[in-house]
Amino acid sequence: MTYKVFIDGEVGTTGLQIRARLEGRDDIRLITLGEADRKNIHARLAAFGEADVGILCLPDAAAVEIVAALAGTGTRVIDASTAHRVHPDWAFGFPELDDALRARIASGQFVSNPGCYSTGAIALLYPLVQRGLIAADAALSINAISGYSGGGKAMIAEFESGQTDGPFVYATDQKHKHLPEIIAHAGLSRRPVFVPSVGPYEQGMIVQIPLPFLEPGQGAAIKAALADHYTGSRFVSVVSPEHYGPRIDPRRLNGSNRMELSVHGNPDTGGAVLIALLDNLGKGASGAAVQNLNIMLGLDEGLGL
Ligand SMILES: NC(=O)C1=CN([C@@H]2O[C@H](COP(=O)(O)OP(=O)(O)OC[C@H]3O[C@@H](n4cnc5c(N)ncnc54)[C@H](OP(=O)(O)O)[C@@H]3O)[C@@H](O)[C@H]2O)C=CC1
Ligand SMILES: CC(=O)N[C@@H](CCC(=O)OP(=O)(O)O)C(=O)O
Repeated sequence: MTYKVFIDGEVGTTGLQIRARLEGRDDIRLITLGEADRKNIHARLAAFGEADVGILCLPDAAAVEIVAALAGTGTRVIDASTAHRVHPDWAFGFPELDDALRARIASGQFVSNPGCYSTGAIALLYPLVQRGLIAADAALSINAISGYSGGGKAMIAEFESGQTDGPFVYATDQKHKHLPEIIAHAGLSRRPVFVPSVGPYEQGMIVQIPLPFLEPGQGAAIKAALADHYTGSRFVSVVSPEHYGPRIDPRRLNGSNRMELSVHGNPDTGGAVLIALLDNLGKGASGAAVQNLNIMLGLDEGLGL
């Protein structure tokens, strides 16, 4: 069986990466529009009409606009943008969080891909909040570093033209677009402080969550809970600090759909830092979209990944 897929925004950063992951597959036929038609609403609607699944790799406003235009058509959609991640009609595309969510993705018409930082933060927090190891109202901070590709074509051009040479910290006003989905899907009742940054390299991400309130010896229970939650998971694994050595390079999983979670700290003094390492363009974007596509089509979720 061959499934037809249309990527709306296929020449953008995320779109190109999804296309690269699907191109070589003989169970997928990509519907593509030429340069002249790629922003033509009639051509795009016709492509969605033909597709088994459409994938939106568009800025938020363009994603909202095309979803409105598709209303009532029954087209199945994966949205890579931020627009629908806390919308009740959309399944949050993070199948590793729980089986009910995986089933919702499999049967759903609308699936929203998580944001890159959110993928790391939610992966760490959800199992721990669910098991009562971190209180939903704990005072948390989330710190992160991303490669500049996380900012899409515009930021890539800034770095590659020499206009910016980075690094920089940003979104310190606590209005980052990922905060609502982190709060909703990690199950938090108190707003965390989120401090992302961009490094002068293209791709790769680390998300860190310090736990200064952890008592001596409690880190082992945190690690065990994460390991239990992700047992059998194909793409999310829990590793020991020794796996990295003294320096952790955010680029080490580039090109893959994998994410590593780890718990670091001194068991004698208490306090710890949770770390998620992923490719912002892999498990943080296009890899996750392909994984969700496979699940929606009832295929092996690791195909092409
Ligand atoms: N980069 C990343 O790490 C991640 C990005 N995302 C999300 O994915 C989405 C795409 O991001 P990204 O690929 O980085 O962005 P880019 O800016 O690289 O690509 C967006 C693409 O959408 C096209 N586009 C814009 N408006 C329209 C329209 N009305 N009709 C058709 N095409 C349109 C753009 O065209 P043109 O080329 O002419 O500008 C561009 O090719 C965003 O919502 C982003 O938030 C999600 C996870 C990670
Ligand atoms: C470095 C950088 O600018 N990153 C982007 C997030 C990229 C991403 O994954 O977010 P979406 O999926 O929500 O687009 C930002 O902070 O806005």
